[in-house]
Amino acid sequence: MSQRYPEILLDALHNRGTAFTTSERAELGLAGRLPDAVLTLDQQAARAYAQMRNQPDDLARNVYLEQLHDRNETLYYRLLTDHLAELLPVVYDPTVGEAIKRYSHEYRRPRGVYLSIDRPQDLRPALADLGLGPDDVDMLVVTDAEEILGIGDWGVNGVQISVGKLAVYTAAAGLHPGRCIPVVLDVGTDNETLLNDPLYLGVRHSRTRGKAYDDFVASYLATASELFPRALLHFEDFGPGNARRILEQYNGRYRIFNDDLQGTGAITLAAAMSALRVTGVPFKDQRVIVFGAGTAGVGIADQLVQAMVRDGLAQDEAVRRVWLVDKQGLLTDDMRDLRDYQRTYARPAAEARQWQGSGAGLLATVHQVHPTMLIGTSTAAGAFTRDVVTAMAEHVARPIIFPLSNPTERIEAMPADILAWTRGKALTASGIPVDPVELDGVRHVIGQANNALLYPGLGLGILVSRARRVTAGMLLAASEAVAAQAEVGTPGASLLPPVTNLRASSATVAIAVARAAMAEGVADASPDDLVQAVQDAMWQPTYPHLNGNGHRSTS
Ligand SMILES: NC(=O)C1=CN([C@@H]2O[C@H](COP(=O)(O)OP(=O)(O)OC[C@H]3O[C@@H](n4cnc5c(N)ncnc54)[C@H](O)[C@@H]3O)[C@@H](O)[C@H]2O)C=CC1
Ligand SMILES: CC(=O)C(=O)O
Ligand SMILES: [Mg+2]
Repeated sequence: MSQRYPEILLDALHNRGTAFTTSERAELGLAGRLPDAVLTLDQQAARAYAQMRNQPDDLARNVYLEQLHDRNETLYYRLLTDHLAELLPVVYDPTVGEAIKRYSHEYRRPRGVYLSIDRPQDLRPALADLGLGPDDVDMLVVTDAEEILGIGDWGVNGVQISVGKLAVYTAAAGLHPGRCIPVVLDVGTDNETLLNDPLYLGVRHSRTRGKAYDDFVASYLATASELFPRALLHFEDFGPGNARRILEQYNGRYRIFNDDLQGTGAITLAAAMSALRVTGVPFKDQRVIVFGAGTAGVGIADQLVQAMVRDGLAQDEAVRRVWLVDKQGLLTDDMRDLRDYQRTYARPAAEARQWQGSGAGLLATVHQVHPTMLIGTSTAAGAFTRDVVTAMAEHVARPIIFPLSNPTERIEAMPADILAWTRGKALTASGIPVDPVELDGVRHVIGQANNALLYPGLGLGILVSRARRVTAGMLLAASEAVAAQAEVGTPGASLLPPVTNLRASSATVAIAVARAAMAEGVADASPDDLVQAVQDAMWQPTYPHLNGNGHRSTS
């Protein structure tokens, strides 16, 4: 123990600061190291909340909360769980985008594991020397930061997306913070601003690609799953070329989950299920335009196609009900620059030629297709213009419009505008949190179609069932469980459950996911009382009794 500053006060997982009791202080050698008063967790939380509120803006609040995170995790999570709807946008989307841009400048201390492509020999010791055994880890969130939210390549700064995603796992689904590891694969960056910034903290060269990159990812997967065989390997914000390729290559071998592809697909399917309960039009009769055919967009298209197939369509009939529009316009089969995963959905070139030539834009496609659903995963702010939205509303009574791009500066249209342009007819949900919209006497509550409303419960379900794989059936169970919690009976009702209720919602999702894992034979645990098992697995931000050595008697 350092005599100048006792170790326990530096150990955020165990530190209680002014809440250490007089006898604990004596036992731990803290006499004289803390002011005299002994506060309760409630009192500490009230003080920290007031300090947080006094910060001038959300970025400063984020920095304040991260410092608290580094000082006292119990108090940090107490604040987050008590004020989930208020603080999720501060520690996560959209403010986390700003925090990532500023990371190298606001840096205070390390959090997580930084794996440098220039030192592949360090990968194993970096994970092995954490002092965690094979049964001690439930979750690793890893990013290579090539496509952070919709703000692009942020190199090592992207570690904060792994930190933010894990904060949501703990706050929203009770994953134990000591059993979760944020990781960044620092493979370089193509962001010139970072490369020219003297304070940039990452590997200072362009992004490594090809075999060296692939070997690094393979080494990460093999090492992480060997050292922590129970952990879910969550992938976040990889670039479109790598995200799907890695998932497809390793899905059968490791317990791996791509949040942008699978999580976003599943939460959007949940929002769509709720919307169809309002319109009464089944999936097999939908016509879907996905604007922005990258990781998230095609992940969503895949989920919607599967829903149409479950509704009775053949696979190719379902695929023909989806139109992908990207930078080139409508994706058609004569285009040479399509990615593999886009090619499945490419329309016959002849179809678009009849309209206005290859690469018809979004508006032209809307005019021709008369879509029932329009999904935005493009990062193109404002792309759902009044013309686009009103053109869609001309042909369908209740257009379903989901502008899902994050953060706020990237959203395709604000829900308030979509509702105003369609005179309240649109059924909408957005990736960012937005306030309810009052229109013609109806209060429209906007559901947050962000994977954060689904992946925490999915992760908890995987943990409780010890599922070896993440299957399509488990993702579907998660979507259905989320959708079932939205009460869409009244005009203007949200298509998704509220963030205020996210902890309960995550528990419900976890039960559904665990049941699906058991039914599919991929679960290594089958608790008799699943409801209780899920409750027991959820960590609570409290100070448990300490044993004589200053350690928690329960964890
Ligand atoms: N709401 C949610 O839960 C989620 C939202 N997203 C958001 O979706 C957006 C895309 O994310 P990813 O799919 O991971 O990125 P990505 O880079 O894989 O895909 C983006 C796609 O949009 C296309 N695009 C870019 N500019 C365009 C334009 N002006 N017009 C048409 N297409 C354009 C790109 O060519 C690319 O195909 C981001 O803003 C991200 O925050 C992503 C995951 C989850
Ligand atoms: C929400 C999320 O995962 C994204 O925007 O990338
Ligand atoms: Mg993401």
